[in-house]
Amino acid sequence: MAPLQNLEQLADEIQGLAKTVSAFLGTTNGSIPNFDAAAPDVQAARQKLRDVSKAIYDITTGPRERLINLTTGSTVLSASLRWIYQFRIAQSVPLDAPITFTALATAAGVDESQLKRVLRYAITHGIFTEPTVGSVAHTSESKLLGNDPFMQNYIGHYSEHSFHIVSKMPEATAKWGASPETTETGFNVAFDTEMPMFKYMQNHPAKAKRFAGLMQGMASSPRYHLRHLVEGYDWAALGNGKVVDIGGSAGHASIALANAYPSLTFVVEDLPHVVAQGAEALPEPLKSRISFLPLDFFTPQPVKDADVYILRQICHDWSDKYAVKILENLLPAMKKGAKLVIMDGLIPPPNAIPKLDEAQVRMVDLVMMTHFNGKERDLEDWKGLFAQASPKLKLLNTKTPAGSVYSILELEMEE
Ligand SMILES: C[S@@+](CC[C@H](N)C(=O)[O-])C[C@H]1O[C@@H](n2cnc3c(N)ncnc32)[C@H](O)[C@@H]1O
Repeated sequence: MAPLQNLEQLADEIQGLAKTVSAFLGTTNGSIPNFDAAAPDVQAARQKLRDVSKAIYDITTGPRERLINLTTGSTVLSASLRWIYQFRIAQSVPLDAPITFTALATAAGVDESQLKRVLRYAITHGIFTEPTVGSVAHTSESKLLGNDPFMQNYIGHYSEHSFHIVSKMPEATAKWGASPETTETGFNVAFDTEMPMFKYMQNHPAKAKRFAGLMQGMASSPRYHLRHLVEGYDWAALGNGKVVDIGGSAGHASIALANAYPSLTFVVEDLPHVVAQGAEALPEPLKSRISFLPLDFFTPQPVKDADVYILRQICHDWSDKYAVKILENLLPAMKKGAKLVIMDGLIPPPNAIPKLDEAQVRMVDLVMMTHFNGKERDLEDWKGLFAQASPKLKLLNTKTPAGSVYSILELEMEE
C-alpha cells in the first residue's frame, strides 16, 4: 500500500462496494452470513471492500501504533482465545440471553476479576458483547466458539497446539536452517520431541481426534469446502470407477464424493489409528462402497486397479524431499490412463489476488513450514516437484474453483 494513498479516494471507493455487500447482507435475515452463498459480483465487492477498509485502517492507525498492535495484540488475543477455550467460557454463556460476570464466573469456575479482564479485551475484538455494564452476551463469533464443534476443534488445535509451534519459528531456523526434515521444525522445539508431528499425534489420541475433527470441519467451511472437490473435477466421467484417497483421514472427502456419485467406489488410506476412527464412524449405507486401508504413504501403493488417486492437502505437509517420495511410491502402481488428482495450494504470484486472500494462502504456507517443514507451492514449484518424481509425470490441467483456497491439479503418467 502506497503510504500517501488518498484517504478520501479510498473512502469514496467504499460507498459503492458497501452498497453491493449490504444488499446481500439484507437477504440473510439476521442469521450468520454465509458469503459462500453470495454471487460472484458480491464476492468481488466484498474482497475489494476488505482490502480498501484495511488500507484505511492502516493509514489512520499509523505505522508505529500498527506495528505495536500487530506484535502485542495478536499475541494477547491468541492467549485470550486459549483462555476462553480452556475454561469453556463460551459454553457457559446462554445462547439467547445475557449473563452477569458473577454468574458466569461461578458457572465456569474461574476468578471473576480475571474473567472480566479477559472478556473485556475479547469484546474489543467482537468476541462477546457487554450489552449492559456487568453482563455478557454472545456475538456471532462467540456463539460459534460455544456451539460449533468444528470451531471448537479449530480454536483448540490452533491455540493449544499450533500457537506454541508457530512461536518457535525463529528458534527452529536458528537451530536447523532451511531443513527439509519433519523432525527439525518449530513443532520439535515447542514440544521438545524428535518425533514428527503426525507420529507424535499417534501417542496423543485426544489431540489426534481433535485434529481429525478439525480436518473434517475445514472440509465444510466455505473456502475449504469439499464441494470444491466434488464439483471441481469430472467424477461422473469415471462411471463405476475406483478412487483411492491417499492420506484421506477419516474419509470425509470420499464420503462427500460417494454421496454425489453413487457408482464410484473408494479406498481411504491413512495411518492405522486414523483409518480405525474412520471405519468406526462410516455410515452404514456407505460400507459397501468405501473401505479403509491402513497405509504409510512412504511405502509402495498396493492398490493398482484404481482410476483416480487423490492427494488432498497432503503434499503441502511435506518438503520436496518427502513429497517426491510420496509420489515415487504411488506412480508405479498407476495403471495406464489412471489419473492423479492433487488438491492443494497453488500460490499465485505476488499481488495477483486481493491482499487479504493472498495473506490467507501465505499464512497456511508458514503453518506448513513451522509444523512440518512443508510448503505451499506455486506453479513452478509444482512443476519442479513432478519433474523430480518422474520425467513421465505429466500435468494435464490446473483449476482453482471459485471461492476455493485450494486448486485441483490433474496428472497422468505418459507411456
Ligand atoms: C492435512 S491431513 C489431510 C487429510 C485429507 N486428505 C483432507 O483433505 O482433509 C493429512 C493426512 O495425512 C495423514 N498422514 C500423515 N502421515 C502419513 C503417512 N506417512 N502415511 C499415510 N497418511 C499419513 C494424516 O494422518 C492426515 O490424515
